[in-house]
Formats: sequence, structure tokens, C-alpha cells
Amino acid sequence: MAAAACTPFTPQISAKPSVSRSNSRLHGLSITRSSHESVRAGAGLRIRSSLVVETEEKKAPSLEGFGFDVVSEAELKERGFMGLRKTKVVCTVGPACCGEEELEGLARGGMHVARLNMCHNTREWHREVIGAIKRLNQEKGFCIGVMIDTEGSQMHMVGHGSASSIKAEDGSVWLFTTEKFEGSRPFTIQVNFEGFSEGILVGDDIVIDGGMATFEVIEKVGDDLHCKCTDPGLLLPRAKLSFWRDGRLVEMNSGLPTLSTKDWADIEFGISEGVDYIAVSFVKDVNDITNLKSYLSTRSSEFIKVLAKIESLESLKNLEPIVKASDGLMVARGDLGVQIPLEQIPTIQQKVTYLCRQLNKPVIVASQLLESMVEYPTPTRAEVADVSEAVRQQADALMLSGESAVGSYAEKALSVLCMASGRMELWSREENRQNLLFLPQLAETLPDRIAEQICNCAVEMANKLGVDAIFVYTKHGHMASLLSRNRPNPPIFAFTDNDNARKGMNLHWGVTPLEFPLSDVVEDNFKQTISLMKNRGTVRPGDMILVVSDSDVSCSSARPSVSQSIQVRTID
Ligand SMILES: Nc1ncnc2c1ncn2[C@@H]1O[C@H](COP(=O)(O)OP(=O)(O)OP(=O)(O)O)[C@@H](O)[C@H]1O
Ligand SMILES: CC(=O)C(=O)O
Ligand SMILES: [K+]
Ligand SMILES: [Mg+2]
Repeated sequence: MAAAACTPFTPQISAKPSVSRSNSRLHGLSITRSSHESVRAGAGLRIRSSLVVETEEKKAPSLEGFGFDVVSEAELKERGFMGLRKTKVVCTVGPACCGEEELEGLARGGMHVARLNMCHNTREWHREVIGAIKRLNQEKGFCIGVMIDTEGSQMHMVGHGSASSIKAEDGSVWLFTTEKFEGSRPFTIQVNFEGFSEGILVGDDIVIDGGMATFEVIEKVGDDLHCKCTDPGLLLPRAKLSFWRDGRLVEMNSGLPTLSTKDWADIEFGISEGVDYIAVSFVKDVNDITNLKSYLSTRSSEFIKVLAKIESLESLKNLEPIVKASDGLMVARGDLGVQIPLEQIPTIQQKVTYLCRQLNKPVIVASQLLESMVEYPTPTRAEVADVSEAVRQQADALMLSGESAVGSYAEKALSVLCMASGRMELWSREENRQNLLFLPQLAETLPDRIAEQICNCAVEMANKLGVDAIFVYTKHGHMASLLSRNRPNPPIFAFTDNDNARKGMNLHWGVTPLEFPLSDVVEDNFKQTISLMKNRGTVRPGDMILVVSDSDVSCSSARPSVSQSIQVRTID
């Protein structure tokens, strides 16, 4: 094959039993024609190109402990390596999709992470949904990560006397108060947070849900505000409020912590239910993230990934330290649009997305991607363009909110996301449109710098050689993330024996995480994974694989240490 020409070798036929030194699951004989050049470059980098010829296995390798999720496996068999989708999908679970059947539909449709918004519903409901997802993983071979999303402290309406939306007419006068009342009081809106009117002046504007309706403050009586509707529109029961003066947001210091008592209880619940991700709403500064991460360590749950939601002006002011401290980000465009003029959101999205990639953190673009599909079975053209733009920016993941949580067409919305992202990924590759984002060196220690350079070089090689796939053997997923950061053309298969690491890789662009009992001998890992994958018809003769191995995998003291390596192998 064409690719083989790129990897010159002098075949040597050596018959040797391929019984793994540290892992006796591999049986049978394989003939290894191996190789060639061994180039030692720098501290421990070993580049080796080799061709492996394997005879039929005498006995099928055990599939026990080899986890290929059913969706990626089916996608790979159907569409080949280049047909695997790179962009990950998060679906918000709500009443419209919480049944086992609906959840399985979303799982089959390509959901990578299920998000539970702790703002809504009961603890028991959340427990049941998490249980159902875990059962799907265990019994049906999916690999879905579970995310909880904290409620946080935010100014919103508690009620306006109607269970559904009500219309605010032009010129109508309303009372905004924190006084609690039951039932309905005409033209009265109850606000959730006590000091909501502190520092507010007559003449300020109250904008509802980022522009659904606007009021002007005409009188202040104690803590209550009398306001006139200046831009008529709909008021939803939990609509969010923001104050504006001279075209600028009035920043409210609520004095409330980012994580309330309820949020901490929800986090405790998440720990006990074994969730994989905690998304922190309304992050203000880096301490919000570091505090939670320290707490997770004290609870021996440091493997839970902490995601910072960028949805306030404050989080934007402290962006870089927040990105550095967290395990990933969410561009939460819904609330961001309450605090920031809407026309600024596209540039903020691109800026955050690129910064996350530079700092090697996965980023989710969220909210209103296919909003019209909450009600209609087809998206607007503008929505498809929005999805495609996030994919073109190579965000790691896209998120469905109301479309899956309460919409009538959850699976359809998911398939639109998948199709639109697959299409844009293909086009970007064909047109070679991947923008070459400057990736600064992140690592500080020599071993880390080596790992980073190995991954940068590996992706350059993979693209230039046109390999079919990249295999990486990784304990914690770090090498997989560094490979993903370079956004390679071929898919990355990340083999790990750590279930937390596997779920944690679910949000990384282009990475298919697989469960595999790692050996400390790179060669054995490769042989066994190839053998298992051949057995399942997911690799074929002629496939060229670029193999990257992590230092902490190949650390056997019995053998000379090969810290990290890149090899190019062709399957016969
Ligand atoms: N568990 C749930 N139970 C009931 N309704 C839900 C649930 N989760 C989401 N929803 C509904 O789906 C809509 C979209 O959900 P989503 O969580 O994305 O947004 P949100 O509630 O507006 O706030 P945010 O995402 O900013 O926390 C919500 O307005 C809510 O009506
Ligand atoms: C997802 C979310 O919290 C938002 O868009 O506001
Ligand atoms: K939330
Ligand atoms: Mg939000």
C-alpha cells in the first residue's frame, strides 16, 4: 500500500511465541517481521518503524476486560477509521428522555456524556437516571460519562403567578419584590435573591432572559422596584434578570458563594453516585475550582473531572487561571447571553475554544445549538450553521439542553448534531481547513516536555504518512489528550486499564477510549490489542497504525526502560 512506501524496512522473519511476559491472555504464534531503524533521539525517544505479520490465532484471545463501546465499534465497522466522528456530544437528561428506552436511544445515537442539571427535579429522580445510565454501560456495552451541573447562585424569578409563560405588554407597570407570596398577584414578580435591588437606580433597565423583555425602573420603594415594560415579551417562570445602565451590565455583588449549601449537597450526592464530571455553574474565579478540586481529593475522588462553566462577566475576566485550574470548560451561552451583548458571544466562544485547546483542556459549546428542535422536528438553517461553526472551531464537544431534556425530538436533534458535525469534520479534512493554531509548550519538567513533543511529532507523522489510526497506551489519559490537542486526521484509540481515565477521555476530541488490561511491555500491548481488534473485525490487513506509548505504561524495571515511543506498524 502507498503508506508502506513511507516506512522503509528490511524484513527479518523471526518466529517467536507471542506470549505476553506480564499478561498471559495472548495465545498462539505470531511471526514478527520486524525491523529496521531504531533512532534514538534525545532523552529516551525511540522511533521504530515495523511491520507485523501475524498468523491466525490458535485460540481467540480473551475479550474479557477489552472494552470497545458498542457505538464506536459499530461506527468503525460501518464507516472505517476516517468515518469515526471526532466531535463529542453531551445530552442534558430531562423528563423527555429519562426512561431506559429513551436513554438507550440517545446512547445508540452517539451521546458520550449525559448531563444532569441539578437546578431541576428531585434527588431520587437524578439517582434513578444515573442508575439507568450505569446499567446501560455495564449491561449493553456503552461508555457514557455522567455529568452533574450545579445550580449555583443566580438572580431569577421565583414566580409571577403562572405555571407557564406570561406576556408583559408595552407600558405595563410591574412590581419586582422578594416578598414571598403564594398563588398569583397580578403584575407582581417574585425575585429569588434578597439584595437584588441594592445599588439599582431609577432609570436602570431590567433585561429578562437576555432580551425576552425589558423593563425600566421607575420607582424604588424600600427594596422593591416598580418597573415599566419598555420592550414587551414573554416572562418564563424561572426567567433570569440582569440590570443595565447606559448600555453596560450593572455587576451585582450578591455576596453568595459560587457553591451554595445545596450545591455542596449535590456534589456529595455526585461523589456517592460515582459521577465522572462536575460542571460548576457561574464560576467567578480560580478559587471556585481549586476549592472543589481540593475537596474532591479529601474525598478520594480527585478522578472526578471539574469543569468550569463560563457564563458570567466575572469568569471572563479571570479566564486564563480558571482554564488552567479546571479539567475542562463549558461555554454556557445561555446565561452568558444574559450578561453579555449577544453579538459578543461568537467571538467569546472562539476565544475560549482556542484558549482551551492551547492549554489542553476539553471545551464544550453549549446552549441553543438546535433550540427550535425543542418543538419542531427539523432545525433552522441558522442552527445548522451554528453547529458547523463550533465544529469548524474544533471544540471538543457540543451539548444539547432543552432539545434532549424536554424536547419532542431528542434523538432527531442528536442525529442532526452528529450529521452536521461529521460533515464539517470531513470537509475540514478534505479542504485541509484545520487552522494551524499556535500551540505553546505547556510542560515544564523534562519527562513532560518529552511526552508533549512525542505527541506533537506523532500527529505530524500520522497526518503526513496518512496512517489509519493512532493507538495510545495510557494510564491516565494524558498522552491521549496531548494527541487530541493536535487535532490529527486519523482517530485516536486510547487504551487504558483505568475506568475513570476512560470516562474522562469521553470529552476529548477524536479520542475513542477503550478498556484494556495494560502490560508494561509496549510490544505486548500492541500485539494483544491488534489481535483483539482483528478478532472483532475492527482492524484489517493493510491498516497502518501509529503507536504511541506512555511512560507510565512501559516502566517495567525488568526491561531496559523505554520511556515513551512512537512506532509505525502495518497490519498484514
Ligand atoms: N431534570 C430536569 N427536569 C425537568 N426539566 C429539566 C431538567 N433538566 C432540564 N430541564 C428543562 O430543560 C431546559 C433546558 O435545560 P438546561 O439545563 O440546559 O437549561 P437551564 O435550566 O435553562 O439552565 P442552566 O443550563 O443555565 O443551568 C430547562 O429550562 C428545563 O425546563
Ligand atoms: C448550559 C448553561 O448553563 C447555560 O448555557 O447557561
Ligand atoms: K445549572
Ligand atoms: Mg447556565
